[in-house]
Amino acid sequence: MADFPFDIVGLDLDGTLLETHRDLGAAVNHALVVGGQEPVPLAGIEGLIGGGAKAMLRRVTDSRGGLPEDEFQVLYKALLAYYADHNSDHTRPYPGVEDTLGAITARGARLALITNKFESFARQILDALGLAQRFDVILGGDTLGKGRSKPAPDPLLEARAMLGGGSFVYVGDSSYDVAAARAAGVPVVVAGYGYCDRPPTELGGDAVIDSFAELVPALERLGER
Ligand SMILES: O=C(O)COP(=O)(O)O
Ligand SMILES: [Mg+2]
Repeated sequence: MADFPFDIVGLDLDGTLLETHRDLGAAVNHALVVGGQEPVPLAGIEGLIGGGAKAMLRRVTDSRGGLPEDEFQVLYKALLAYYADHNSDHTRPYPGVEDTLGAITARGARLALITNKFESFARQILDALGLAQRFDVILGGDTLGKGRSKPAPDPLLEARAMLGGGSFVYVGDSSYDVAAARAAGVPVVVAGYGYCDRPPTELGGDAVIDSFAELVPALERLGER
């Protein structure tokens, strides 16, 4: 077995491993309709993803003048209730995900899934897609508690510690991911095909991939630095 340059590969979920915007968009729009508001066009959904469902909804309501907190909470609860039942309707892995995850673990590295989604939703979706078993650790935005989700470095550092330490690289698609990796002091690969909130080359990662299938060669190049 050839040497792999990293002991642990940390992976973001939405926009990195999975195309989730249709189900997230449906959940946000369900909540907006419950609140008597206009839905967001599907094309506008992608740029809202990355900070978790609450941040997503907040960005929409704030852009429309904001809502009193109690009203916001009603919408947020409606979003969560809808998403609990519809988080895997149209959610799919990007091309190359299953083979690439298999190739990484075959070479002896371990996989940590680190998302800003609730851990329960991440597990539910990964189970539905038959991917949950691939990961040695799954951490959601709520796993470590308030203030300890990306862009904080905590989930990356915690995942590395849970796996006994070692060289760690992170892969994600948004500024939350790059900031978390920088704060954790680990290299980061940008999934340029994902829900990047800035042009991928401007996110400040160490490399950009245009397809998940490019990940292994990108990690090999990073490892040579
Ligand atoms: O649900 C979100 O907005 C973010 O999820 P991610 O951290 O997996 O990209
Ligand atoms: Mg993401």
